[in-house]
Amino acid sequence: MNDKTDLRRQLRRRRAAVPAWLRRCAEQRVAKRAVPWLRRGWRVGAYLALGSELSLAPLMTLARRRGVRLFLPLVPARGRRLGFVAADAPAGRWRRNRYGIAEYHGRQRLAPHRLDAVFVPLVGFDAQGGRLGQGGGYYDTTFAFRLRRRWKKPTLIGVGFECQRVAQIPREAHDAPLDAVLSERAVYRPGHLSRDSRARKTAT
Ligand SMILES: Nc1nc2c(c(=O)[nH]1)N(C=O)[C@@H](CNc1ccc(C(=O)N[C@@H](CCC(=O)O)C(=O)O)cc1)CN2
Ligand SMILES: Nc1ncnc2c1ncn2[C@@H]1O[C@H](COP(=O)(O)OP(=O)(O)OP(=O)(O)O)[C@@H](O)[C@H]1O
Repeated sequence: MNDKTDLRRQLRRRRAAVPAWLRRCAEQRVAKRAVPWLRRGWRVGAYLALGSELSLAPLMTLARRRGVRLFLPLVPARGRRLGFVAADAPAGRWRRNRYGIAEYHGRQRLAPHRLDAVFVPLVGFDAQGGRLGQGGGYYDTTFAFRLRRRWKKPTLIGVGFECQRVAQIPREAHDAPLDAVLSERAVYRPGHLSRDSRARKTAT
């Protein structure tokens, strides 16, 4: 636990130090790398970036263009199970949650197991699908059913900067492993890690 707290602090510091040009570049590259999961008619979970998190704004724009239905998380009043609400349904209201993240309170809610894919924010990751989050346990709790069932949906895709990667995130039994992680440098696919050739292109 203490391991995780120290690591979290260190990785947050690294993430906060990512310069603006690299942020913009990473956001664009991550959007391009997300294309295999941005399929017409798919229900896809995203998030609104908090602080120095990698922004999904370009990814969300691309997703809408491709006919994806986007959903945003809602922090529950009690417990740790996130709700998901359609981001583009009309007549909702924007409110800030207790962490200062804008939330869309719309009518069209969806149970987490009905999503096809979810882009997950992170503080740290490893190439084996290990994830370190903010420490609230929300994503682990919400997608805990994935540990118990054969059913592999939704696909959980971590999103972060390359500087968030470490050799090994300390594993705990409740951690919901990621199916893929996208960074500005590569697509990590635990089991069959594939670095694409574009990874070596210089940043623009
Ligand atoms: N953008 C975003 N949305 C998200 C999450 C997230 O990590 N990022 N969550 C993932 O679970 C849920 C909200 N959970 C959270 C849990 C803890 C903290 C938190 O402790 N924040 C610190 C400051 C973090 C920082 O400076 O980077 C704090 O409030 O002191 C934030 C969100 C759902 N929505
Ligand atoms: N499936 C679960 N059911 C109940 N509690 C859980 C579950 N998963 C995690 N927790 C609790 O949540 C707390 C934080 O867990 P952890 O440090 O793994 O969070 P995290 O993945 O970093 O955070 P987040 O998902 O919010 O970004 C721990 O106290 C843990 O016991």
